[in-house]
Amino acid sequence: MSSPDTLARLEATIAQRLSADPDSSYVARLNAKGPGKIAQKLGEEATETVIAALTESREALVGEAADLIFHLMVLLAAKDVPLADVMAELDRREGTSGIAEKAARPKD
Ligand SMILES: N=c1c2ncn([C@@H]3O[C@H](COP(=O)(O)OP(=O)(O)OP(=O)(O)O)[C@@H](O)[C@H]3O)c2ncn1[C@@H]1O[C@H](COP(=O)(O)O)[C@@H](O)[C@H]1O
Repeated sequence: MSSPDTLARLEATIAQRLSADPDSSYVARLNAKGPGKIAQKLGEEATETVIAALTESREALVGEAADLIFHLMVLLAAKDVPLADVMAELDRREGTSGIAEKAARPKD
């Protein structure tokens, strides 16, 4: 079934696979290459998502968006950032206008 639980289940599966056998697990193989490689993969998937959104079918966009979210989840897991922390940040922003949110952010 598809729901917010989907991401929670995926997070648990990824956590379990991070240190699995790279011969049998894509997550383990990618994690063994380090956060730099995972981040590079995430960037590639982001580009593929943009291309799909602008030039490909709705089905292609759904597929690329799934790849993008999956690779973001792998990067968060590799960096020990629980999805709950990201959700809490989104909850904090809920009900705030995006413009006000940007103004409240610390300047770089
Ligand atoms: N959701 C996914 C998922 N989405 C995409 N992918 C993999 O991500 C890769 C996408 O990269 P590319 O399209 O660039 O294909 P590629 O050429 O194989 O990749 P590279 O060799 O360039 O790294 C493919 O190998 C896909 O199989 C995923 N692999 C795993 N999952 C989930 O993660 C779980 C654990 O997977 P394992 O670690 O393999 O057990 C699975 O049960 C799924 O729920």
